[in-house]
Amino acid sequence: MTMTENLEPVSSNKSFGGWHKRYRHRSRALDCEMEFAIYLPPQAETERVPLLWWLSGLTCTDENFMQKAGAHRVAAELGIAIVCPDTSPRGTDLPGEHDSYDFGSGAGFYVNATQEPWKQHYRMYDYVAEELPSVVRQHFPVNGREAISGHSMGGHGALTLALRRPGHYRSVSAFSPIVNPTQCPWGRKAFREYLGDDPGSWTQYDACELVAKGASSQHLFIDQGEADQFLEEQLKPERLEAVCEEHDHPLTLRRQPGYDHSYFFIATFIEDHLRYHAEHLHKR
Ligand SMILES: N[C@@H](CCC(=O)N[C@@H](CSC=O)C(=O)NCC(=O)O)C(=O)O
Repeated sequence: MTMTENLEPVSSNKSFGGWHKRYRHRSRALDCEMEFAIYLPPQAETERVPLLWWLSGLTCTDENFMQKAGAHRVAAELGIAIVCPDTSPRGTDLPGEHDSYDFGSGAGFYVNATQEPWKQHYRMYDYVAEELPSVVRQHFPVNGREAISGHSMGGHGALTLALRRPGHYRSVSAFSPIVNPTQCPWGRKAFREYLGDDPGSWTQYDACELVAKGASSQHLFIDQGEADQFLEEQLKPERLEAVCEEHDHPLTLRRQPGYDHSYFFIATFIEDHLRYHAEHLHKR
C-alpha cells in the first residue's frame, strides 16, 4: 500500500509565470512538523519537470534562497523546479538547541545524529535524501531527474549527498561550501554533538574525506568569494582542491574576487549554476 503524505498549504505566489509555494507536513524521519518551499516553473502546468534541490546554510529556513537568490526567472526559462528544505528540525525544545547560530535549530548539518538527545529528531540526511523526495514525487509533477546545490553548510550538504549517492544527482554545485567539516570549528562543534567523540564516524559527512576514499567520480562545480569572512577559518576550499588533484577527481573551483559570504554573491552567480544544472537535467 502506498502511503499518501498530507501536505498543508502555507502560501502560494505567482512568480515569473510559475508558482512559489510553501507547505507544512509531518516528517517521520525528523519526528516533527516541517515546512518546505517549491518553485514550479510554468512548464509544470503541462509536463513533468526536472528538479534542483537547494540546501541552505546556518540560520536559514526555506525562505532565504527563495526570497534572496533571484533564481525564479531563470528556473522559469529553463523549466526547472526548485525545492528548498528547512535546515533543521523545528518545534522541538532540546537542551541548548536554540542557544547558538551554528548548532541545533537552523544548523542540522545534513547528518543523521547518533547521540542523545539529538538522535530522535536530527536526521536531516534521511529527510533530504529519502523522505522529502518521496513527498515531492507524490504531490508535484516532477520527472525523476534531480540535481543538488547549496550554500555554506548547505554546500557541504549538497557535496556530501552527491558524493555518497553516485548516479542519483545528475549534477552538483555549491556556493562557499564547508568542504572539510571534520577540520573546521563549525563542523567539529556540530559533529561532536550529533555524532559523538569518535572522529571516525564523522568522515562519512566530509567532502574531502569522501573524495579521498574515491566515493564517486561526480564533477564538483563550486563558486567561492575571495572576500568571504568565513573563508580561512571555516571553508578552506584549498583542501578540496588539493584532495581532488591528488585523487584525480573532477573539480571546477571558481574564486570570485571581492565577493563575500552573503546572498548578494549567490544572486550574482546563481544563473551560471542553474544553466549548468539544466544542461545535465535536460540531457537525453
Ligand atoms: N553570525 C551570522 C552567521 C550566519 C550566516 O552567515 N548564515 C549564512 C550561512 S553561513 C553557513 O552555513 C546565511 O545564509 N545566512 C542567511 C542569509 O539570508 O544571509 C548570523 O547569525 O547572521
